Amino acid sequence: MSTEYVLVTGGAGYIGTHAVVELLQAGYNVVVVDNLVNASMESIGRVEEITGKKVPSHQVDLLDKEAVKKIFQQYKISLVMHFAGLKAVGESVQLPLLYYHTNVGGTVNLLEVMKEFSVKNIIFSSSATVYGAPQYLPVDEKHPTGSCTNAYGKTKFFIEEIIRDVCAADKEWNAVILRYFNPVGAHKSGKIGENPQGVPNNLMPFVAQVAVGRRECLTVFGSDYDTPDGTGVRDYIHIVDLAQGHVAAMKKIQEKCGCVVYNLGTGVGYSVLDMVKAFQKATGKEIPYKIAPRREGDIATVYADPKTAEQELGWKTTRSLEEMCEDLWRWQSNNPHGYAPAPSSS
Ligand SMILES: NC(=O)c1ccc[n+]([C@@H]2O[C@H](COP(=O)([O-])OP(=O)(O)OC[C@H]3O[C@@H](n4cnc5c(N)ncnc54)[C@H](O)[C@@H]3O)[C@@H](O)[C@H]2O)c1
Ligand SMILES: CC(=O)N[C@H]1[C@@H](OP(=O)(O)OP(=O)(O)OC[C@H]2O[C@@H](n3ccc(=O)[nH]c3=O)[C@H](O)[C@@H]2O)O[C@H](CO)[C@H](O)[C@@H]1O
Repeated sequence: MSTEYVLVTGGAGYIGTHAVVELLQAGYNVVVVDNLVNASMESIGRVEEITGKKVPSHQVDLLDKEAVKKIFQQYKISLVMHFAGLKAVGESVQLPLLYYHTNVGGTVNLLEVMKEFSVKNIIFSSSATVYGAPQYLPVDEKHPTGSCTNAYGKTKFFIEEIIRDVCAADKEWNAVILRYFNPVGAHKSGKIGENPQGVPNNLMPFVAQVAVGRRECLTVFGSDYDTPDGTGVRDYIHIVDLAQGHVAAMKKIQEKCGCVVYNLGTGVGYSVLDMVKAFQKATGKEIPYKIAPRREGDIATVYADPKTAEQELGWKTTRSLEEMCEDLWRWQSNNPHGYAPAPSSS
């Protein structure tokens, strides 16, 4: 019988690379497609260094349906792990059509090709952003969804609905929708990690760039929230724990689970200042910060109820806040400019 592959879309990106490492180490064969809009194939080279395995990778845009079909013709694919998409919240407010076209359009293309090739198993990267402002805490999977205020969040909600409809129409489909909380940190090797283009939008990549000297000072968005220290509280999850959640989801899908949804989080919330202190302690680096007004669209507090994933996937997080900070710092200090060489000073 010919070799079966897991197709990983967006596999050259932050979460994708970490998931590919865990999949390879769990014995799966992987093929990566990525259009490299927010990544470079250098990251796949690093994955190969870590695992000692070759990863067939193709520069393919999900919007190019013929190119996607060619991948399904070339490889015997049993399941798709779908990470590819755009994820910048602010940009999505400015350019909603780009986000709907890429995220929703790209996913519809992918699902159509999957259907054509009778590949009916998908694991999808959703986000806690689908819950909007929480009505209760911790947030479980039954919490209402869809009230998100930005186009990025809505694409996640719409894609979830599309996948649900596809599964309802044909019972042979299985889908695991994973709602990520706030992934941070990097692989222990320090070879792969988050590599934001331009000014980081998210907290911890910004903190790491201050520590490495690329930025002067962190701006803390709001100190007047109804939280213990007034700054926003989130559920930060180590990227390797998150990646391992995907291996657990693979096992679930092999049980022919239909369409199921899981939160991937720790269940614990930390404030912005907790994170700054933890990073300083873990790395010995001073992080200068200034308090600024709230960022538009932000909420005070959100953290997961991760019980369902524990009960049904047999998965839970094991890595501490300290490890998140140490591993992030190892990646950032070994690779101050991410995968890119240092810019020349001329
Ligand atoms: N990082 C987070 O905090 C977070 C939280 C919740 C959900 N997610 C979701 O997880 C997934 C992965 O996120 P990430 O942090 O690794 O982001 P990332 O940008 O590092 O990875 C996404 C990858 O998709 C590729 N891509 C984008 N559009 C594509 C297209 N049309 N065709 C093919 N490839 C395309 C990019 O080049 C990139 O490598 C995304 O769907 C994201 O929305 C991320
Ligand atoms: C509004 C927004 O962007 N939401 C996205 C952002 O959520 P989050 O806002 O949860 O993540 P984040 O890392 O952007 O911010 C975490 C916390 O740090 C604060 N903060 C952040 C950056 C900074 O320079 N200074 C600062 O104080 C921020 O106000 C919040 O309280 O990322 C998530 C994934 O990780 C999801 O993709 C969310 O959709």
